[in-house]
This record gives sequence, structure tokens and C-alpha cells, in this order.
Amino acid sequence: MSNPAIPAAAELILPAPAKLNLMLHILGRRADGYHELQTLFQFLDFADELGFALRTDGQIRLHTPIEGVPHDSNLIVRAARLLQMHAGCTLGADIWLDKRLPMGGGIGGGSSDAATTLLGLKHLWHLDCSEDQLATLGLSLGADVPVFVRGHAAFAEGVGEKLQPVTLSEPWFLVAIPQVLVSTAEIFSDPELTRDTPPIKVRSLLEGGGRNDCQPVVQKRYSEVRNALILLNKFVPTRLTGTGACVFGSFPNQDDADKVARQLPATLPSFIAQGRNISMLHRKLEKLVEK
Ligand SMILES: C[C@@](CO)(OP(=O)(O)O)[C@H](O)COP(=O)(O)OP(=O)(O)OC[C@H]1O[C@@H](n2ccc(N)nc2=O)[C@H](O)[C@@H]1O
Ligand SMILES: Nc1ncnc2c1ncn2[C@@H]1O[C@H](COP(=O)(O)OP(=O)(O)O)[C@@H](O)[C@H]1O
Repeated sequence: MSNPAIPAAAELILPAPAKLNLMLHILGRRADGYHELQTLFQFLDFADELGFALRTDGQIRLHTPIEGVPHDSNLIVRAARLLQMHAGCTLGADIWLDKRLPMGGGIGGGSSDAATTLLGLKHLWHLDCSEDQLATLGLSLGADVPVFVRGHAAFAEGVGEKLQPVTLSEPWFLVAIPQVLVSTAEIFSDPELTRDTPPIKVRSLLEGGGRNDCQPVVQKRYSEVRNALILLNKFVPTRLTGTGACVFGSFPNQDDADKVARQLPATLPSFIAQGRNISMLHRKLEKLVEK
């Protein structure tokens, strides 16, 4: 199906889905300042969309700027240039982004855009590089990029790069979007953040178990997040994803999620999407390969 936000010139249109951190424990801080974590990633069927067209002059042009993000700093452009350099590829690309995921929301939009760019351009440029290579390249762009490259729900350790695929139930999520941008770096540098949660084994982690260690710090600093947690908790157990700002609750079906969404005030936008173990991107890529 075509997307009116992406011109017909695009030869390849791919989704860049959101993720949730169903739990997020912080175990410690490494010498380089990064934090050792344990987190459970699941994808949502809610996504940005990217269009790609081949250029033969080697240039990378993103035609849909994001306000406040310079062209060359956009993770899409950085991912494209990194792949070009790594593969010694002389081809370029025109790229269009239909941004639907709230930014700075802890649902991984920028990282997912980067992963979709790596996989999309591998396809467009007919590159012979492995998923392992793309995940390693992705990690240099952000801790969350590898899970989007792999496309399978996962228990993650290290700084988020040691991934163990898991199969979870696939409930419907109501995700509320407090109207505030939370900086990941700011939360990780907060002196009040606890960094001593003991490691747990994935098999001992019951679905819905664990917690988000960032939540106390984020809700203390941002009243918008605090209020959203209070409000949504009246209907369903609610938790922060990543370093926020989004908060979520799960439901057995879409109707139940809809009923709660309708009761939220207009000042707290939200969306509903199903949690998925295989990302939308990988489901679409599989279909392309089958053709
Ligand atoms: C916390 C998580 C959980 O999924 O998600 P978000 O809330 O950002 O989506 C991620 O680990 C974020 O991953 P990502 O957004 O790719 O982070 P990066 O760009 O690599 O790092 C941003 C900043 O966060 C801090 N950081 C990030 C990851 C980590 N394990 N330890 C850290 O201390 C560092 O200060 C770094 O400069
Ligand atoms: N393609 C992109 N999409 C979103 N954000 C981007 C992108 N490229 C760079 N950024 C920068 O990354 C920051 C974090 O974005 P995002 O991934 O949406 O948040 P989070 O990591 O909290 O889920 C943004 O505020 C923006 O400055």
C-alpha cells in the first residue's frame, strides 16, 4: 500500500516499528559511563515509515527533515553513511521519512529508523553483509539499534547489545505520551538513579515481572510523566518504557484498551498497538525475499 507522505519515486518502503522495555533493571555503571542493564524488549505494530530510492552519485539525501535535528546528525543519514563506508559502496540514496513515533518517548524511534536504514539499504544496494555485521555497525549508532536489526523480541544484557531471543505473549498495549521530551543521557547521569539491582536469570523473569529502575527518577523530574502514571494506573498497572517519557499498560484485546483510551484527557495523547515478537520490519522483509 502506498503512503501519501512518501513520493512514488521511492522504490522500497519499509516500517521502523516502536519497542517497549517491558522491564529495565540497572545493574551497574561501566568505566566508560555506560550502564549495565537487563531489559526485555518487545516490538509494537506501530511504526515510522521510510522510503528509499537509489542514487548513482553516492549521495545520501534525507528529504524530510526533523525539526531540531540537523540533516547530518539524523540517525538515518548516519546509518546510511556508516553502511556505505563499511561496505565500500559507491551508490547513494534518496530517503523519505514519515515520522509517526513520538520523539524522546523511550519507544526507540531514532534507533529503529537507523536499523531500517541499514536493512533497507543492504537490500537496495544488494550488499553481501550479515545480520551480525549490521548489528555491530548499529551498536556504534546507539545501544538500542541491534535489537531492531535482529527483529526478534529479546532479553538484553550488557549495554543492551547481548540479546537472547524470547517468545512472549502478544497483548495489546495502550501507550500514553506525556508531552515532554526526556533525555536518556540526563536520566543515566542522575545521582539518584539506583544502579545496584542484582542480575536475574531470564527464566526466572515471569512475564510482567521486574520493574523499570529509571521510573522513580523520571517521575520525580517530570510532573507530566508522574501525572500520566497516576492517571493510567487507575485503569491498569502502568510502567515507564526505557527512560520515558511514554508509559504503558497491557490488555488482552484491542477493545479493552480502546475503552481506557477514550477516558484519557485530550492533554494526554495515546496510541494502541499489539506487542509482537517478530518486528513489522522483518515480517515485511521476509515477504520481499519470498517475491
Ligand atoms: C534506555 C534505553 C533502553 O532501551 O532506551 P531509551 O529510553 O533511550 O529508548 C536504551 O538503552 C538507550 O539506548 P539509546 O537511546 O540507543 O542510547 P544511546 O544513544 O546509546 O545513549 C544515550 C546516552 O544514554 C546513556 N546510556 C545509554 C545506554 C546505556 N546502557 N547506558 C547509558 O549510560 C549514555 O549516557 C549515552 O550517552
Ligand atoms: N531519525 C530520528 N528519529 C528520531 N530521533 C532522532 C532521529 N535522528 C536523531 N534523533 C535524535 O535522537 C533523540 C532520541 O530520539 P528517539 O529515538 O525518538 O527517543 P528514545 O531513544 O527516547 O526512544 C531525538 O530527540 C533526536 O534528537
